[in-house]
Amino acid sequence: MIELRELTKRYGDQVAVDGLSVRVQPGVVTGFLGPNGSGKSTTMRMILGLDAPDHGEALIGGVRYPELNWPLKTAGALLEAGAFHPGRSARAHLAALAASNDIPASRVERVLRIVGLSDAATRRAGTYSLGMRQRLGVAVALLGDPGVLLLDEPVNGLDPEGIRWIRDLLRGLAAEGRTVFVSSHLIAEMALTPTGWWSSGAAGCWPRQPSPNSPPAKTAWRTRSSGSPRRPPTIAE
Ligand SMILES: Nc1ncnc2c1ncn2[C@@H]1O[C@H](COP(=O)(O)OP(=O)(O)OP(=O)(O)O)[C@@H](O)[C@H]1O
Repeated sequence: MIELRELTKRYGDQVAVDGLSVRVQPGVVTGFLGPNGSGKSTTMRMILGLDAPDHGEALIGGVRYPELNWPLKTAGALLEAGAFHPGRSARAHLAALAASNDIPASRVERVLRIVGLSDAATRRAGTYSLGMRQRLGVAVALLGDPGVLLLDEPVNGLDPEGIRWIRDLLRGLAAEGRTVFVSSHLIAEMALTPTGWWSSGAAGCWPRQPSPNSPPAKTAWRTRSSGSPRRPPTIAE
């Protein structure tokens, strides 16, 4: 489970994330919806210890990410496609990560198969299309077989078949009991991918039992100071 408590981030005078509190439960795909610039990536980065909150905290299984013993085995993340050495093949990139994170080498071939890159595994990542780089990013996230997955805009760059693939993959990972937290600025995508829905409350947000017939409800979470012209992100599960 991911737990955010009063998570707040300011850049100068600008409040990017404002008192965000939520529990992201395992077993369902939880969508994090909001327009560009509403604080989704900042929230993800704070969960992963890449940005320090000005107030509040983000916990993964009760522990802050920087304090995890083997982070890749606990929480896998896709933040930005293309963050790979362009001269290195997908297989070499994954093998290096596996070796430095106490992950069995057998996981490399396994995740290459899962993301559909086995046939392109020896090609340099710099020659990959955006969709292929996105798949390699997903492979990195899955490498440690983590119980928690965070994916920032995972459908970016994917073609229609790729989008169907990632929807099925995320649902499958959640069905295995993992916590799957996915951001998007696309309302339609969030309506199709998440496996359940959230009920809302002023002081907290708790998932009801997922119902396949229920429409996704969106619960507003403040991630900006009042007066901002932009809408805050919403959470749909
Ligand atoms: N390092 C930074 N320095 C200054 N401002 C920042 C920084 N990172 C983010 N911001 C600002 O914080 C706000 C939230 O940005 P963020 O990238 O988290 O939004 P987002 O919802 O992920 O947007 P997008 O959908 O475009 O990725 C934006 O106004 C952005 O300009």
